[in-house]
Amino acid sequence: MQPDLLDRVQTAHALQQFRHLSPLVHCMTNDVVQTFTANVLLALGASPAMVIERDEARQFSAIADALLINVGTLTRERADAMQAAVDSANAVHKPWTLDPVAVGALTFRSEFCQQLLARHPAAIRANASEILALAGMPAGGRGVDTTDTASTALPAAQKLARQTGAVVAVTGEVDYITDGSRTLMVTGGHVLMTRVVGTGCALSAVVAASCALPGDRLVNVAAACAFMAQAGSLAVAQSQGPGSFVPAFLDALYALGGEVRV
Ligand SMILES: Nc1ncnc2c1ncn2[C@@H]1O[C@H](COP(=O)(O)OP(=O)(O)O)[C@@H](O)[C@H]1O
Ligand SMILES: Cc1ncsc1CCOP(=O)(O)O
Ligand SMILES: [Mg+2]
Repeated sequence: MQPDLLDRVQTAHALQQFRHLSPLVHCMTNDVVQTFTANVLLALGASPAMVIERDEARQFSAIADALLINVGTLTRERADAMQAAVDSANAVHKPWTLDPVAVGALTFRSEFCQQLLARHPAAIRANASEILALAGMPAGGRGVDTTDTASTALPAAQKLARQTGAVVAVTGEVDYITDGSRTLMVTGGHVLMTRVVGTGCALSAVVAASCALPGDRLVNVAAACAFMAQAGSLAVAQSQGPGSFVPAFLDALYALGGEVRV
């Protein structure tokens, strides 16, 4: 079946809810993207907190509205802390999201991500090569980057969604968001977004936050993808390259929806 395009009314409604509820997001993410991730969440009106020590992570994931697990710079110690945080979030029914950075090529993170899949993620957000690898299908990938297209990985995303119960977002030139039976599509963005580190990781944090919103999780996760794509398109028009893209992107996220805010 052809994926449906997420419509503007749904995106605008999700943005309003996002800003109104301002989800508190517990981010356990990689060393490369900490500040950018926090700034993206703040620009959209959410509240990030990076809590990584195991006992604190266990405590905080039960308090926060949503949890992000990103394995970009995984260590054994971090894996233990992440597992404790996931179990604690699950115990109080708080949603958690997986970003399986560079899964497939590297054994430790691949085994860890496979273990996590059994722990009921609310959402999974990744590029095409990562989704293919996570689903156990032949995958490319070059470090943290994809060598596959999102449309190629859509069947893998649908399989993963059915297997885990998560909403799965596979991103790229077009983003596909699926719960295994329904699939939405988000267009927009720009290839320059792949020339700035952390756009995918930050999107996963926004997806995590969107899982704390009421309503249809498939639509809310697709809306998170749409926020990033819309802001990406606007920022590219205002910038000359990767360096000027980052501040323009944060400004565009902040201004999304056309409201004048302070
Ligand atoms: N070729 C492209 N054209 C437009 N947007 C893109 C393109 N590639 C990636 N994006 C956007 O960049 C963001 C990061 O996605 P992606 O590059 O797939 O993740 P990752 O950084 O984890 O590999 C998403 O918002 C996605 O829609
Ligand atoms: C470069 C790098 N190395 C380990 S994690 C990371 C960041 C990846 O960010 P993204 O997946 O958003 O491109
Ligand atoms: Mg990534």
